Parts: sequence; structure tokens; C-alpha cells
Amino acid sequence: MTEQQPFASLEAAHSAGVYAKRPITLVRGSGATLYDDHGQAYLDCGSGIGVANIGHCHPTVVQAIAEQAATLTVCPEAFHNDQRALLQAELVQLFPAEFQRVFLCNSGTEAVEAALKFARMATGRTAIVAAMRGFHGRTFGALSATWESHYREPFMPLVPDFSHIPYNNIERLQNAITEQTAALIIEIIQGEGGIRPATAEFLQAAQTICHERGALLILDEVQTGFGRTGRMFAFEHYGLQPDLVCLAKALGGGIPMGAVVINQRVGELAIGTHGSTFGGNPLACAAARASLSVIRTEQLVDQTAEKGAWLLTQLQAIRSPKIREVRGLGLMIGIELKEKVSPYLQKLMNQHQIIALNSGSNVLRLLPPLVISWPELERVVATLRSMFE
Ligand SMILES: Cc1[nH+]cc(COP(=O)(O)O)c(CN[C@@H](CCC(=O)O)C(=O)O)c1O
Repeated sequence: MTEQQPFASLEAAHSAGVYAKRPITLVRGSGATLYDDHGQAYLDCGSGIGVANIGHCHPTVVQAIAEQAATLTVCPEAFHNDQRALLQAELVQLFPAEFQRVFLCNSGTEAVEAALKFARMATGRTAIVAAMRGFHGRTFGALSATWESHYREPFMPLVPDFSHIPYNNIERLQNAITEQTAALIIEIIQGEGGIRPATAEFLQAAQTICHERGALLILDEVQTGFGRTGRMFAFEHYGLQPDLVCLAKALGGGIPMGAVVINQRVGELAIGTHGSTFGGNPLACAAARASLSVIRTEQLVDQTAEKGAWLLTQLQAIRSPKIREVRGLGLMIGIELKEKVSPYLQKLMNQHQIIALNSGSNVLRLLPPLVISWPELERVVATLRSMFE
């Protein structure tokens, strides 16, 4: 172990080796601040890839986890459980009345896998249409809907009968959705794919075409959900009535969790056709309930709409030959550069102690905790302005 980075070298010695690592060891978090093992503070604008919407180690969630950890953490879905029953009821309350059922799992990719399986089972069809640049997860089904070839190539063949259309292209959508299509799966804003918002026209057309032709509309809100875009769920901006909504990331307040919220239009799902050992476990459900209560009591959705509008305006006002476009919604913002983004991420972290993300090779992605303060936002704008102007 090296003196400066004792844990990094120890981790590197035993890690599977599939992750590119940044040269810091994070050991503590609070609100929008992270701390490394030398006590250095960082302003977090990544939220653990869109997980820490309510900030790190929120006391309400910490207390709920501690209490549930001392009560019951293991309870498979073969048995009823109080925390699960309450969470399911609280979750569907956030959706239109047609959504009455929830499948609980443990990650975004699991939520997507479940939604894809439910769509094939409910329609008796096999074709799945997804969008170019979309990201839906890394398990074989979700990966078959994910676009980037470097995620897919090493694992071919994937699941058959998946196809992709250009995002926001209604004509190609018209041609792709047929009587053999089980579902269309899309993001309202492509996150990993570059912070690319869908157009209202594309989303409305997607819903109309799917429902006219008997296909289901799956919205992958793993990244856009739980206030990230300034509404509790991004589909609310467009008044959509999807059939299956995939959730994860911020759902569990930092505890791994995924969910599929199911419109009654999908119909009954047969017992024994899908499942999960850890899905709906009491610990994750208690954490999720606490997280939802924080989002509600701290009015984080409205805060995000206000903070996000200000941040987008400030960043769009930066005049720089290096910036192609600044786009996004709420506190899900991308700065598309005319060059590689990684040097800027390193500079932000090493010289300014701000942690940001990439989307692809040239988009700087900002996903700060929704609890980020106004002074912290002003620091982000001032720092980026100094870097790019
Ligand atoms: C829209 C979306 N859907 C599904 C997933 C899969 O969720 P999970 O199984 O919990 O990771 C992700 C992860 N998005 C991150 C990619 C993570 C990875 O590299 O893998 C991201 O946006 O970078 C998404 O952003």
C-alpha cells in the first residue's frame, strides 16, 4: 500500500478491474459534500451517478436504516412485510391513478429487465424498440436495449429482436413500431448518452403510435426520477401516460433499489413468472420511504426546478469557444464540449475540489444533489466560467 493512497492500492490489488478509477478515496459524505481519506472536502456534482438526490447520509434516512437494521432486514416477497407494503402504497401515490402495481428489485438494470420481460409476457410479442444513444443497463436484456457498441460488443450475441431508432425521429418511430412490437423503451432525457432531452413531439408521438399499435411504452426514469428534472418524474413535464416506468438510483436514498411501476393497462402478471431474492427487502423499503419523505418535506422537487433553471441560464451565458451547447432540465445538465471532457473533470476535481461526471467523451455532466445550496451552485458556475471563458 502506498503512503498517500493506502486504500487505492489495496483496492486495486483485488478489484475485478472493470472500473476506471479516479485517484481519490472517498470515506465520508454529508449533504452535497464528500470527504477523502485525507480529510479533503469535495463539492459533489455527480451524486454517485444520480443516486444522492437528497444528499449524502441524510439524518432521516440514516435513522430509518438504523432502526430497520435493528428490526428486520431479510424478508423475501414470499411473505408480506410492513415496510414493503407501505412503500408500495406511497410509491403508487406519486403516479396517476392507473398505476396501482409495483415490482421491487435492486438496481436500474434489474428494473429494465423486469419491464422488458413484463412487456413481452403481457403482449405476447417479442420485438423491443429502443433509441440510439440510450443507456438502460448492462445485463443481457437491458444491454440489448443499450446503444453504445463498446458496452455490447464483448458480449454478443445479445437478446434477439431488439432494434434502435434515432432519438427524436418520429418518422423512424412510425416505421419501427409494428403489430409485432412488445414495447418501446426510451429515456425522457438520455443521461449516459449525453444529457439529450426528448422533444415533446417525439414523446407524444411515441405514446400515440405505441398505443394505436398495441405496443407498450416503457419509460426508463432510472436517472430522471425523484425530482431530478424539476418534477417528481420527468414524464410529468409532458403529461404522458406510460405503461411501465423503471426507477432506481435515488429511489433508495443511497441504498441499492429498483422498481417498475405498472399501469393497469398492462394487465395481470402471472405468479412465479419473475422474482428476486432481495427485491422489496425491508431495509431498502424503509430507506426509500425515508427518502421520499425528505423529498416531500424539504420540497426538493420545486427547489430543483428553481435551482436548475438558474444554473442552466448561468451556464448558457458562458461564452467559450470550447463549449458547443449547454442543455438539460432541472439539476440534470450537460455541457457539450468541442473537445474531450476528461481533462476538465480532472481539473475540476484536483484544482477546484468539485466532482462532476462525463456523458460519453465530450459532455460534462452535472447531477448535483438536489439539496445543493445556492452558494455551492454559485461556486460551480464561477469555477466553470473561469475554466471555459
Ligand atoms: C437511464 C438508466 N437506466 C438504467 C441504468 C442502469 O442502472 P444500474 O443498473 O442501477 O446501474 C442507468 C445507469 N446509468 C449510469 C451507468 C452506470 C454504468 O456504467 O453501468 C450512468 O448514467 O452513467 C441509467 O442511467
